[in-house]
Amino acid sequence: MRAVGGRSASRPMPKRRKSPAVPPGQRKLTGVASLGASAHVTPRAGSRFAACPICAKNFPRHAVETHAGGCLGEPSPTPSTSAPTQPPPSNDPTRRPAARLRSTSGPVARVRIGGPDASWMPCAVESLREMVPDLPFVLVERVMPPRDADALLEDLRAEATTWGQDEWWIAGEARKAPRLTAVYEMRVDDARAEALRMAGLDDDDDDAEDGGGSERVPPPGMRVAAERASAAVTAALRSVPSRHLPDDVLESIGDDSYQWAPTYAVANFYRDGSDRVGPHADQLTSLGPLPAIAGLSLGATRSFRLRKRWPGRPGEDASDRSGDVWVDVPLPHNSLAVMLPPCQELWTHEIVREGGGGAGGGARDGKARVSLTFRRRARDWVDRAPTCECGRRCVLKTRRGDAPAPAFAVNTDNDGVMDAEDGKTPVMYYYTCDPVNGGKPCKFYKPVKVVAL
Ligand SMILES: O=C(O)CCC(=O)C(=O)O
Ligand SMILES: [Fe+2]
Repeated sequence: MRAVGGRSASRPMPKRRKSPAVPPGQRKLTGVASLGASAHVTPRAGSRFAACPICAKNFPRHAVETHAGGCLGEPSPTPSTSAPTQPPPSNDPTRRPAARLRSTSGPVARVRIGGPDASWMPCAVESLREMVPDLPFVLVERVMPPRDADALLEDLRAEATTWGQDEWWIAGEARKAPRLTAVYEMRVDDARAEALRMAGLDDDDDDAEDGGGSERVPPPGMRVAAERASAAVTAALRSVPSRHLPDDVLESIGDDSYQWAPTYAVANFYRDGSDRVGPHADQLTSLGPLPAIAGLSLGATRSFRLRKRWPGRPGEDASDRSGDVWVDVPLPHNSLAVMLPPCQELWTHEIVREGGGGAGGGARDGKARVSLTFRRRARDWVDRAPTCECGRRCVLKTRRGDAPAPAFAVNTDNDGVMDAEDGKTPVMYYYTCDPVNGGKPCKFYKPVKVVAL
């Protein structure tokens, strides 16, 4: 990762070149060869028609989603000895996504490109990165042996009765999180874990972070889950462009023996469909920049929504929503949602409230869901966090690097100014005071660096 600016490197921001490619209100899907080079899935503002992402024909906007769902539901042609009633399979690339969608047996995601007036387009989960080429996300289904996943759900549901409800300071008020949370330490070996569990103790060699409180000793099934997460993340990281990899991964990923391994897990218990987590990017205090995070889902299927954090440019017309990208992915029981770098920097994620839209829904084990988000502590970043004015450990966050500093930040210039290379987004890392369960934060603000991602 290359730092390209920072507090001491304030320079005037060059005027951004306007991209001439697509008329306002339309979004060209570059890299989506299967849709054809000129396929636009969002109609011009005011246009009554939109193209189906599957067959590429135009339909009235209100009908395109229903139609695309029908394209999706077409049965796959079965081999037959009688004369074919269907035309032979086409080599036309615009037909390829339909084939992928028809052949999928897994969950169906949906994508919306453009503002709220744009249509949601159904998409097989395995084809998401064709629809949204820069999506830093992978879903792995049936990640654990089924019985192990079921047993782990049982164990964690029993433990979840003792998990805490964190309190955050939001918009000037203390608010209880609408879910229960705990942190599990993954570095303890099985023997020590067993001894601690027998004694009813938590691990005291802890950093008490991210969910607050002390770190718990994982039940045995969590070890299997962590191994599966390790394998999935290691494989997925090999597909990430090197400029999006953190320094430690970049140095070692060339070795065949490289293994990403989680050091802790943040567990969430969603008691029913109204429990949720709103749009956020995870704090980076313990993870450092450009982390991978792998979330195992157990129990009810819930909808995971990814949104581009900064679809427009600072100072540009806020009503132009053509750059909005929303992706809803149903997370079934025993699936692993891998957020790859730079997901925390450039996207938000959330668990959508049931009844609040979203792809998927459906219930298993009532509406209760447990997630285990496996993470890797970056030691050098853990040690770097400064203390704020009220004496607490600061948290590391990101913001758009070419936008003004946050309103609460005092005594600062617009220190995010930098040269943004074409097609990249400047991202500022900064420390601030944002305690969990700690009451009102102070106004501490300390920029760390700006990078172009
Ligand atoms: O429950 C999930 O899958 C997501 C949880 C999450 O975003 C978090 O713990 O930061
Ligand atoms: Fe999160």
